[in-house]
Amino acid sequence: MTEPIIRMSSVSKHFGSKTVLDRLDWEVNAGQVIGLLGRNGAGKSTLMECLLGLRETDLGSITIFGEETGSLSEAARARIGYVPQSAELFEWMTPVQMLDYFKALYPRWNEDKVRALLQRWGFDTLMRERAIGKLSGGEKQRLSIIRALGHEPDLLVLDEPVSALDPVGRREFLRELVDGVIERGTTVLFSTHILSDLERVALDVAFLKDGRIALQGELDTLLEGARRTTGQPLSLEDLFIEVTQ
Ligand SMILES: Nc1ncnc2c1ncn2[C@@H]1O[C@H](COP(=O)(O)OP(=O)(O)OP(=O)(O)O)[C@@H](O)[C@H]1O
Repeated sequence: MTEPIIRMSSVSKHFGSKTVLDRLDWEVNAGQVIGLLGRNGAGKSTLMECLLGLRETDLGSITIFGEETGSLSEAARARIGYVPQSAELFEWMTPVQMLDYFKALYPRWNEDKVRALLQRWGFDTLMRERAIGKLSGGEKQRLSIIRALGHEPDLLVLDEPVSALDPVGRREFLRELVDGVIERGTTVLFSTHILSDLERVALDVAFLKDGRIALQGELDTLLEGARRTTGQPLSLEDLFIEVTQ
């Protein structure tokens, strides 16, 4: 069997007396595209930050590409793309300057793809030369996604990547995810509260509840299983309420 891309074993994380991750075990295999779901405050961002070594865990072990997350090699880091919930971009730079900066950091940078995405996602000449601090929330989020896609990561971690995007932007992002990313065999983990988007891409979903992965599986299979149990067709929203309440 091939090694999972992500392996989390008995991972715990507390903030003061609050337990956010509670001996969580999780494996994600190469090429899986997983929507991470959970109520507000369930710990999705915390899980992603711990996974990427941006936050220390209290207990447990985490590996990405078989390497301990706390001591990832440069080569492994270069294979990971991350879009945080609030884009921490270089506000004083222009989009072009920021992308040039990241281009220099990564051995694998697809300039053609970056240019095509800038074009497609509305970054005209004026916007490319405006300070990032002056872009709207949705424009910053688009730029953050372009930056993460630019170096063609093998693992893409996206924390609510579409929360600031309008419906057209969300659809374009999903199209890019399906056409450009999933086809390359990229492993994708993304959190979202917009269930209709997940239903459109029809991939795996994982529910985080009480600090653990309470349920995971292929979306259609989970819905079919729920239908058989209840005798009623269920939507993802119904399943979400059932699993996370
Ligand atoms: N730095 C911190 N200090 C103290 N508590 C924190 C900190 N960061 C997060 N928390 C708490 O940990 C819990 C999990 O937060 P987290 O942001 O991971 O949840 P989430 O599932 O991403 O939520 P949402 O869907 O609202 O974005 C919350 O109760 C939050 O208040």
